[in-house]
Amino acid sequence: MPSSIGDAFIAHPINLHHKHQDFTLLQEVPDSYTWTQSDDYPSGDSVISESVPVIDLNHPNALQLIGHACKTWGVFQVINHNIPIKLLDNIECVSRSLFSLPIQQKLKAARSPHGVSGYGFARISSHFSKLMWSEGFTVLGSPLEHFCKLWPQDYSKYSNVIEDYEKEMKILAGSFMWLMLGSLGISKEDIKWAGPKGDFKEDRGALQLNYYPACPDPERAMGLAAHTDSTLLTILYQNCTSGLQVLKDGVGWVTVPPVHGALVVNVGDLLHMLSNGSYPSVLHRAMVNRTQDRISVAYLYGPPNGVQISPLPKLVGPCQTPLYRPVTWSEYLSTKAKHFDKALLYVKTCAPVNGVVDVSDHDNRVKVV
Ligand SMILES: C=C1C[C@]23C[C@@]1(O)CC[C@H]2[C@@]12CCC[C@@](C)(C(=O)O1)[C@H]2[C@@H]3C(=O)O
Ligand SMILES: O=C(O)CCC(=O)C(=O)O
Ligand SMILES: [Fe+2]
Repeated sequence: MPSSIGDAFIAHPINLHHKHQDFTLLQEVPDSYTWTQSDDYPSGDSVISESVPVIDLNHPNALQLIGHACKTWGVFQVINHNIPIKLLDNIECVSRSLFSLPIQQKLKAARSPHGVSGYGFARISSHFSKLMWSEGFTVLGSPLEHFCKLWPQDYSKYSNVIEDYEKEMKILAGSFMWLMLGSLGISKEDIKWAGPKGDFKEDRGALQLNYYPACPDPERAMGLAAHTDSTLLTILYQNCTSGLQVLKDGVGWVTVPPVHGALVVNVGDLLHMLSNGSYPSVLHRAMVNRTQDRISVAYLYGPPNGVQISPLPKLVGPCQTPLYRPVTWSEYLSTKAKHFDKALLYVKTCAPVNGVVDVSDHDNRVKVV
């Protein structure tokens, strides 16, 4: 089993037999990029009758508002988060500079099939028959190794922004952990791996820069297909072009409109497990736009290497069994790389009542066929 997230994909490399596109040359959507409703799951039109909560962190009831949003939506937007607007502008600028480089230059920093960092297709691409109308760049730790290849002369001004952004996001993500867990009645003593000061100092984050070029036929293209994040939580900055949609049970796809200076926070699969299923990890996707390109930056936040995530005892009733077995972040990423949207089922303690179960999958993991 992988011991760090850098090793998570060794057993499941992405091997896509597609060339990277220069989107600026495309006047129409090629067949390999044309999605029909059956290519995406679950399909459906978007609705505007409900909206994702926007929470002011300075509100006296911020804790309760966050708890309610996590339970009912698995996502919320925050304002007054203390991240300087200038830093958000800078990370958007770095992303724009990176994606506007010529394709040959970007490919010098290509992600290897079994690696995490670098330029390339979204990791989930291998689970779909159609390609996504987007480009991505993942940073795990320092971006220097890849940035030297992209900008041999002035890589440091770009990597400084990334490092500042990672530093700020790590602190903010630690605060969100306490707010999201605090709203479930969890305190610092309940989470041993939060460290002696309860500041989650050892925790890890990866940064995902996403670019969605303008698209000549947006109804038939998909920016980033529906997925949940394999994280504890994700903090997303989106620029002023809308595109992010979340699936709300019984409602449908709801657009998360860009709010100037706000950040989107969503529950990931690991927090769903930790909360014993109380907080749903929200299914989300990114749509594309005919006239405007779009940039988003996701900070994907998870526990330190080796820490096993399982439902918190306080959240499991006296007559209940925990819904999930313990799993490290890298084990879960590896399970997700193999089973994608079924990954949570594979870490469930009880198999679905009407599912066929085969316990012969590696290391007695439950297999649903
Ligand atoms: C830590 C990670 C989560 C992620 C896979 C990764 O190793 C780094 C990229 C992340 C990302 C960002 C875009 C959507 C996503 C599903 C993908 O393909 O790559 C997520 C992965 C995830 O949350 O599972
Ligand atoms: O671009 C977006 O709005 C969504 C990005 C996303 O879901 C991700 O990077 O995990
Ligand atoms: Fe995501």
